[in-house]
Amino acid sequence: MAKYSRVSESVGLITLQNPPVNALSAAVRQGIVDTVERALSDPKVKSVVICGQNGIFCGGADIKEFGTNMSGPLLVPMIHAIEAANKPVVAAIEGSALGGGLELALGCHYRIAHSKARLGLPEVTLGLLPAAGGTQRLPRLIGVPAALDLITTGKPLDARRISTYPCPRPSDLDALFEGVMEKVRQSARGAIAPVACVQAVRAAATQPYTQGMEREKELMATLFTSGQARALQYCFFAQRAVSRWSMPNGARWDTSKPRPVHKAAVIGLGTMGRGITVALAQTGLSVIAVETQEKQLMDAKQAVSGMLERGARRRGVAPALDKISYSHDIQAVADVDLVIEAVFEDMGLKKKVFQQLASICRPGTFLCTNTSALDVDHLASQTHNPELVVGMHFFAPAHVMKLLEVVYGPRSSPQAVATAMQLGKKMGKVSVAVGNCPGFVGNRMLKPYMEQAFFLLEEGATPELVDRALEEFGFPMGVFRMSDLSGLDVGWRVRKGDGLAEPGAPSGQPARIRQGRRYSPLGDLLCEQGRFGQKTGQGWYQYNKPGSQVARSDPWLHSFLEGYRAQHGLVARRIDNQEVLDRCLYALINEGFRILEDGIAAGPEDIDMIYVFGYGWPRHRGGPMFYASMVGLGKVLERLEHYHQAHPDVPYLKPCSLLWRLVASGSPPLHKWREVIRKLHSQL
Ligand SMILES: C[C@H](O)[C@H](C)C(=O)SCCNC(=O)CCNC(=O)[C@H](O)C(C)(C)COP(=O)([O-])OP(=O)([O-])OC[C@H]1O[C@@H](n2cnc3c(N)ncnc32)[C@H](O)[C@@H]1OP(=O)([O-])[O-]
Repeated sequence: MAKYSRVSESVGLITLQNPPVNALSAAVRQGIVDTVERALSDPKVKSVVICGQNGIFCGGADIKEFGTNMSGPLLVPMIHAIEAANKPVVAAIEGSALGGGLELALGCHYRIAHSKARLGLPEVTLGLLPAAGGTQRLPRLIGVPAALDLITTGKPLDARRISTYPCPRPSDLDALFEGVMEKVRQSARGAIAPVACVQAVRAAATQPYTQGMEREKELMATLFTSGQARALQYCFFAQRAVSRWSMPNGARWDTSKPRPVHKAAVIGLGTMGRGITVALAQTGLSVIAVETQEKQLMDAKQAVSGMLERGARRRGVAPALDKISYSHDIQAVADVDLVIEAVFEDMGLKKKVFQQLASICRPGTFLCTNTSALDVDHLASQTHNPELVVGMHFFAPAHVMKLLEVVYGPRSSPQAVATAMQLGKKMGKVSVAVGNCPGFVGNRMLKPYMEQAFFLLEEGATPELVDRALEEFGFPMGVFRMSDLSGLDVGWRVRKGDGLAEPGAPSGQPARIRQGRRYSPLGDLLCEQGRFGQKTGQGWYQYNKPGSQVARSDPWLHSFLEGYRAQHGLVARRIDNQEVLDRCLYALINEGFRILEDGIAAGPEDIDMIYVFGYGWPRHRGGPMFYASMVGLGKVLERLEHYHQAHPDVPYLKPCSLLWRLVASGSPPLHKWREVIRKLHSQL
C-alpha cells in the first residue's frame, strides 16, 4: 500500500498504492510509517520523495473507513514524524492532493506539483474539517484569508516545517473573522462544519501551533460523529451510486452499452431549449438548434451566444459558438445521433414534433423529450421505434442545474437509457434513471409537499411562516417564494389540464373538493387575479416591480386569506414550525416511499440525489429518504398516521404500505431497503 524504492542512489522514493485514488486507508498509513522509517534509517538516502501511483497523489482519508472501528496509525503523528525528519521530504503531486492527502503534503518540507494538479481541503463538504493539521499549517503557508476561503468552502486551490512558521496576522483580525463567520453562517444554512472550520483557522491565527492542533482535534471530534457528517458522506457515495442504474426489466448500467453521440439537435428554443443547447455545446458536441418562429430563433441565437460567452469567460476557455448551427426548418435534424425536444409543455404539440422526427430522422436516432411531467411512453407511441425514446428532464436553468432525470418508458431500450445517462454525465449532470409516471420522481413528490403548504394557509398559516420554517430547515427558498420565482401560472396550467382548476365559481362541486379529495383553490384564485409571482410583481408576496426578486410581505394577501377562510367557514389556528415541517416533508417522503414501491426509482439514493441536486434539499441533511431514516421510520409513520387521522380527505397523508413494511421489519438502515423492496416486488 506504500512501495519503497531508491532512485539515483540517494533518494528514497515512497509511492502510495491504493487505487483508485490512493486514499489513506489504515494499510496505506501503516505503509507510509514503515517506508518513512526505512528511508530515514537508510544512510545512503539523503532525501525522500513521496508520490502517488496512477498519476494521482492522494484523495485524502479513506471515507469508507469513517463510522467503522478505525485501526492503524493516526494521521497527525504520522505527519509530525515526516515534518520532524532530519532529511528533506518532498511531496511530488500529480492529479489530486485532497484532504488528508494535502495535509500529508503540508507536513513535507517541500511540495512540487504538476501544473494541472488540484490541491484542496474539501473536508467541509463531508461535514468535517481538515483534522490532520490542515487548519493550522495552511494559514501559516498561504495566510489566514486565503486559508479561510479554501477551508470553509472546500474549493481546490493551486513549506520547511510549516508548523514552525508564524501565522501571518491581518491587522483587523477580529473584524476579518466576524465578517467571514457571518458570510459562512448565511451560506451554510445550518451546516455546522463550515462554522467549525472558521473556528479552527482562528486558533491558527491566535494560538501557538500546539494549542491550535488541540483546538482542531476538539472541533473535529464534534463533527466526526455528527448526523450532518453522516448525511454529507452519504451524499458523496450516493452521488456516485446513481450512475450504477437499473431498470425493473433487469437492464443495468454495466450490461447496457451506450451509443456515442457526436451530433445532437434541440427542437424548441424557449428558456429550457436555450439552456439545453448551451449544455450540449459546452461538451464539445455539434448542435443543431431548431426554432420554427423566426423572431424566437434570432432571440435564441443571441441569448445562447451570450450564455456561452459568459460561461467561457468564467472557465477561461474559448466559447463554443461554432458548435451550434441554427435553423427554423426541422428537416435540418435529419442526420443527427440524438434529438432533445423542448417545445411548449403541451402534449398535442409534442406529439406532432415526435411524429415529424419519426419521419425525418435517420433510423437509430434517439428521440428524447424534456417534458417535466407528460407521458413519455405516449410520445414514444408517435414513432416507429419507441425503444429509442426516453425523457431527458432538465431543470431550469438547464445549463446550470446539475440534475437530469432520464425517464424510461416500458419500451425504452437499455441502450437508449445508457446513451442518455452518458450524455448527461458528459454535460456534468448528476443523471438519475427513473420510470415513467406523472411527474416522474421530483415533481411527483413536489405535489403533496405543495398541497400541504396550501392547506396550512387555509388553516391559519401565512406564506412567510411556511417559508421561514422550510428555510430554517435548510432549503434555499421556501415553497411560496419558490412558487413566485417559477410562476404560479405554471402549476395553474397543469391543474387546469387535470380538470382541477375551474375558472370563477366552480360548477356544482364544492370549491374545496376535487375528485373526492380535499383541494385548495388558493393558487387558482391568485392566478385568476393575474398574480403570477415575480413576473407580474405580485403573487404570494409583493415585489417593487415585475421581475424584481425581492419578496416583501403583502397585506393584500393576508386579508385575502382572512376573507377566504371566512367565506369557507375556516377558523385560523396557531401553526408552529414543527407542524409545517412534519406535514410538508413527511407528505413528500411518503410519496418517495410510494415511488420506491412502484419501482419508479430503484433505490432511496436516486430519490435523495434528485432532491439534493434538483430541488434544493439541504445536502447536510442527506436527502428526503436519508432524513426519514435519521428521524426514524417509526416516528415518520406515527406522524403520518396522526395527520392522516386528522385529515382523512387527504390521501397523500395515508402512510404507504412500503413504509409500514419497513417499520414492521424493524426499520432497517437505508442501505438495506432495496432488499425489502425486492421481496415486496417478488410477492406482487
Ligand atoms: C483527515 C482529513 O483531514 C479528512 C478527514 C479527510 O481527508 S476526509 C476526505 C477528503 N477527501 C475528499 O473529500 C476527496 C473525495 N474524492 C474526490 O473528490 C474525488 O474522488 C477525486 C479524488 C477528485 C477523484 O475524482 P474522480 O472523478 O476521478 O473519481 P470518483 O468517481 O470521484 O472516485 C472514484 C472512486 O474512488 C472513491 N473515492 C474517492 N475518494 C475517496 C476517499 N477519500 N475515500 C474513499 N473512497 C474514495 C469513490 O467513492 C469512487 O468509488 P466507486 O464509486 O468507484 O466505488
